[in-house]
Amino acid sequence: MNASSWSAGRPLRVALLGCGVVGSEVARLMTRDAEELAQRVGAPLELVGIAVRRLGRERDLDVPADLFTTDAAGLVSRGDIDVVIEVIGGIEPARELILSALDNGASVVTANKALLAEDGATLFEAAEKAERDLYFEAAVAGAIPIVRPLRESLAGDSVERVLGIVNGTTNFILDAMTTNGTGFSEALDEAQRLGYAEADPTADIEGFDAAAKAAILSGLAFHTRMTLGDVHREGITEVSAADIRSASEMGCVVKLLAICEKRDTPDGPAVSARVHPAMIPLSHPLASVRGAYNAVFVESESAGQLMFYGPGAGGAPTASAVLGDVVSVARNRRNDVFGPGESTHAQLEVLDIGRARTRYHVAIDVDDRPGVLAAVAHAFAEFDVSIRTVRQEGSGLDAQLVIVTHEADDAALSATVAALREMDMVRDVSSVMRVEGGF
Ligand SMILES: NC(=O)C1=CN([C@@H]2O[C@H](COP(=O)(O)OP(=O)(O)OC[C@H]3O[C@@H](n4cnc5c(N)ncnc54)[C@H](O)[C@@H]3O)[C@@H](O)[C@H]2O)C=CC1
Ligand SMILES: N[C@@H](CC=O)C(=O)O
Ligand code: NA
Repeated sequence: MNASSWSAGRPLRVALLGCGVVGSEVARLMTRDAEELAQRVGAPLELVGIAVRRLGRERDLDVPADLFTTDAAGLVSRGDIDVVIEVIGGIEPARELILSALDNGASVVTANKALLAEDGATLFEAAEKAERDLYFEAAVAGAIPIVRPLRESLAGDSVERVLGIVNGTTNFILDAMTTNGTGFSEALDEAQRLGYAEADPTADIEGFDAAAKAAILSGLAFHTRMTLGDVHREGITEVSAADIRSASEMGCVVKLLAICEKRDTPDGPAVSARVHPAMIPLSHPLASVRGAYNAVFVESESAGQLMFYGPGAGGAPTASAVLGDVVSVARNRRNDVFGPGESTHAQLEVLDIGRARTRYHVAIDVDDRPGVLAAVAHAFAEFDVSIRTVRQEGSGLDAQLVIVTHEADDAALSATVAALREMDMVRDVSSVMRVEGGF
């Protein structure tokens, strides 16, 4: 190592909050790669404290035992910390700790999408007031560089659409169900064991995690503040083996998608964000995203189509994104500058799900007798939903009509399904799933 290249820089003091799946990898890599990171920053990064919930737990880390503390609030308010890394997760105490860190002059790196989607505005305002950085590459799609490209590389372009698989746990589960016929709970257990799932995996399987990421992506892409509440959310708990089979019969696969779009409306441009399971054709690049991998498509006016692909979850991949941010904010501290803040100048109207337009796959359990198909088709026509294909599965008491529509408004499709459920000859509308990706 050529020590002279950084010896002029004073060490930058780093505090780590949380030492779980991600935090322990961050601590391990910071320790192992200390000299290399010092070269890249131009000054050594000195890990001065690690806040944990419990002391005395066996940790396979080569760091001095006296770095560990249960006093996270005391650590961030010391006043001599340059960079705070928050990988505790959740809303509190993470929010208070980040605000205190900024207030005490530290820049912050966080992987906490739940907090950013709930109350990013407060954090960004605090960072701006403190003239410090708030970086969060790990918060969306793990290791994949997507926050920086949207925040910086595409800052001169106009993003029209962001479509992606942004949750590793649910992709892992759906992939296992599709390829090996693995049961839902078994696949979830494995995703938890591998460190992909959130502390409470409900956040993954009910789509909250992906919706938080969709809110962050929409904010970055459309320069409009979006929160979790602005994103329509459906998880994967209702996806059945029958849905997966039905998708396969159509040459499709089921994925949990995040779709953030800019739309022209009579009142001007508006945006919408939604997260839900969808069938996509096997020929679509997202269909081949396996396991806990993520992929994000970005469509922008001048650049055209861009695709970002890589590991979306797990300790080491997420630590890669965290450390990339640590190096960036540490360089900024050394040069006494700070990077981009929140960009919300466009403040576009946020459309609700009723105004989203896509295609639908609807499975209807019906009586197997003459006139049923005509009556069902009539219900679709009544709400201006055009049918693209229809097939009958089974017969007698097992008869099912499987209908795929052309593009329709979500509100019109919902009204159709409500009407179908009222019909005598319809025993159940057993599945409604959107079909995306140019089918
Ligand atoms: N695991 C993954 O693949 C990814 C995780 N993330 C995010 O990274 C963050 C951390 O995730 P994981 O490491 O997976 O979670 P984790 O549950 O493994 O680790 C969190 C750690 O924080 C500790 N903790 C909780 N409250 C604390 C407090 N008051 N003071 C000190 N420590 C406290 C817990 O004991 C735990 O060890 C979350 O925001 C998560 O959403 C982001 C991308 C990927
Ligand atoms: N639980 C998340 C972790 C990364 O954000 C996921 O499964 O993607
Ligand atoms: Na990322």
